[in-house]
Amino acid sequence: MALPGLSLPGLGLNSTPTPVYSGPVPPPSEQIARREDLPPQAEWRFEAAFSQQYSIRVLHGHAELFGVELANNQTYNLSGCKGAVFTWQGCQLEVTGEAESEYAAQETEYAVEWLNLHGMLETARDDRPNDGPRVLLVGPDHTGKSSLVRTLAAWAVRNGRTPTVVNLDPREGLLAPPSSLTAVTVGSQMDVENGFGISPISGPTITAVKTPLIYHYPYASPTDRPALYKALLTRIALGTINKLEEDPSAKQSGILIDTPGTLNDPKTGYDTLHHLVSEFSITLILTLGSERLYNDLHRRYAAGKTPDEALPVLKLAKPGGAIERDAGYMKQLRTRQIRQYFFGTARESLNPHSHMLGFDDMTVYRAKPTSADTAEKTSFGAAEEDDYDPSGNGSMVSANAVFEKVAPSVAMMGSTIAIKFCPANSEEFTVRDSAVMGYLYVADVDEARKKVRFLAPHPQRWGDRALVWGQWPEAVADLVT
Ligand SMILES: Nc1ncnc2c1ncn2[C@@H]1O[C@H](COP(=O)(O)OP(=O)(O)OP(=O)(O)O)[C@@H](O)[C@H]1O
Repeated sequence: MALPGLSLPGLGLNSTPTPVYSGPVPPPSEQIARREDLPPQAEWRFEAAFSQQYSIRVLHGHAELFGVELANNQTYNLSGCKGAVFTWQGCQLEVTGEAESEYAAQETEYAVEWLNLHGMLETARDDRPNDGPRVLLVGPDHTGKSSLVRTLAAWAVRNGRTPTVVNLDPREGLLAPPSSLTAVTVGSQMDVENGFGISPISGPTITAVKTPLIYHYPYASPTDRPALYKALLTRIALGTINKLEEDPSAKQSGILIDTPGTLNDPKTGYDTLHHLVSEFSITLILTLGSERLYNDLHRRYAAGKTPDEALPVLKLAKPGGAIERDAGYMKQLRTRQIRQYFFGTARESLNPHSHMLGFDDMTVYRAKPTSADTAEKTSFGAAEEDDYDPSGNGSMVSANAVFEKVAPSVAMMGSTIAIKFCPANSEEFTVRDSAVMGYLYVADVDEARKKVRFLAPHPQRWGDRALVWGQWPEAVADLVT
């Protein structure tokens, strides 16, 4: 099967399939299945741990999880998930397993607000078929931005649309490991258990998903390397908008952009936010959970402007169920995402391949750490800003280079490595700006024999490409057992 994002020329001959490891299996629950009756417009909120089995089945009525309708009598495994099964007309659920927290909630006004928003976007799609809505979601962490994007995308797909979802939060990957900035046109309904899917080769359905456009931002926060982040925003905006030009239905369906909470900070985030609005030619801004952000953006983009000039800014409340995810949970989530990118899930396993390469057969660029660079930390982007070159023509030689060529070493073990769509010995700005072909996992480094064993989702070799070893996400030690 062709591998979107990794369909590379040049066959690797010493590639061997690696045994599938699908992660720790939650112990079977001794708890008896119980029934929960939900009245109309109520939701079953739950926080299920990674180590516990937790499943939900709809026995009667209709229910959905982040906009995706749950099939009746099908058991959905929701271990390691925090969310809410919502019902418009009422339903009966069968819940099995233990959750850290679970309850029926009836304060769900947010759902009506979201549905109205969906109706508004549908009207905009019908009114301007050649220019679908380009929606930017901003707000502090844990205010429901990703949930809203997922829900709006799912509802749009239910209406036969093909929205393009853009994830600009490097802490959470979309069809790729964390550190990815992804744009993907969603052509089929999402998966209840895995949302948009787990990797480009696995879709929510058997039908292949459309090829995502992936860029690599190898740091946790946009404020770590604002200039690099902005350069990548320019690339992903250009790439997405160009792609939509070739696909009228996707263009009409529009773009939904999820952003990290750090952009909500006036000192360190607004500059990037304005850059984002301009690069994507945003037509609607949605703020979640922050009055201040709403007022700041409304003042800048809407207040006192003529209807033609104004960019509408809407304020949405944070859903009552949206909760903070602590550092430990987020780390487990990242580990699971990385594992699933290579090995798939219990339902849909992937068969990664092992590639042994000599040190001389690869060119590795290391993203430099930022912590020592106090100037950059204290003034947003000041130290780097001069290097920002959206044209990408390389006319500026970087004094504050983000990447440096390094020799492979044991320090790489357990890291994910981005394969860039550029030749191994490219200029730094080319390495920076190139999209990602796919990711590798460093399974082993033998410094004595000068060999690295990579795990890749595909048997083909990637040829003469630059490999980027990021500062983010952290290494995962036990992916291969
Ligand atoms: N109505 C709800 N009921 C229960 N849980 C919810 C609800 N809405 C969202 N959540 C959960 O709350 C958590 C935070 O929500 P979400 O990820 O959508 O916020 P976010 O603003 O995108 O956060 P971040 O910026 O940190 O990515 C998630 O685990 C999500 O599944």
